[in-house]
Amino acid sequence: MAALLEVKNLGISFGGLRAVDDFEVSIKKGQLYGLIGPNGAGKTTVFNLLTGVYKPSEGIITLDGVNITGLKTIEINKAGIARTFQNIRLFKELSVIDNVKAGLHNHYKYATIEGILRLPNYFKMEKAMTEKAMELLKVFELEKEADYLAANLPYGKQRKLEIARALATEPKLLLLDEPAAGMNPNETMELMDTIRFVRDSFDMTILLIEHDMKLVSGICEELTVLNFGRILTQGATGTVLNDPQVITAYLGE
Ligand SMILES: Nc1ncnc2c1ncn2[C@@H]1O[C@H](COP(=O)(O)OP(=O)(O)OP(=O)(O)O)[C@@H](O)[C@H]1O
Repeated sequence: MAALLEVKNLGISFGGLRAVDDFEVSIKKGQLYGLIGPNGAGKTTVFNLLTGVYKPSEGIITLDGVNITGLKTIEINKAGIARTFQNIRLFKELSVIDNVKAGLHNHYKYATIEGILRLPNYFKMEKAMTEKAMELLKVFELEKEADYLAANLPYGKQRKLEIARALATEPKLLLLDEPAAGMNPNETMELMDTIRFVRDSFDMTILLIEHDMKLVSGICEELTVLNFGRILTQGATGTVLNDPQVITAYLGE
């Protein structure tokens, strides 16, 4: 089966620094894939390249057979990649449900003039979006908090809401940047269940960056290890985590 995400020879420099060099990965549909490596190895830069925040100096990114290299972030999102951030980036002053509805705007369209004049199509779309957003909130057990301000949710729930908003854009590939950052062990365990659940019930393909090795070994099927911007090794999780090179790279932090 062709890979959902196929990356070849991806690279970028910042001034003299080669932040990512000759990066490649092949991720199959439905896979739970991990990108790991010591601090500053280039993991977030890979996400920024995949999502069009940075334009690659070289390389090709193919999503579901479509070359998305060099497209803008919004175009890449429409092509099917959504992400969450290392430091949660919600619309904190909006309600929980409005955060999810913001994600839905990719697929529900009414003309601005219909919105201004409150024409029937506007109400129809708004109703459909509210229903869809509530469905997603139920999946993440956030429906009771639909009208809360996002800023007032506890940390673990903010993470869930960020994932719900990303899923609202109906991606083919979901990128999670350190989803367990700042979580206590119980929240991390719950997050692992949530990620597995998202993969299974949305038939989602997930690429995640994570430092928490319990999470990585618990849910990732394959891994790529980055070190100083280059691939140190990649393959099945068990094999990679027992690779002496990987252990040395982490101990050398
Ligand atoms: N916009 C930028 N301008 C200059 N240097 C950058 C930029 N973005 C990242 N870098 C550098 O690229 C390197 C890789 O950074 P990156 O944030 O991708 O690492 P990381 O593996 O995600 O690290 P961490 O685990 O600490 O989040 C670092 O040396 C960083 O300082």
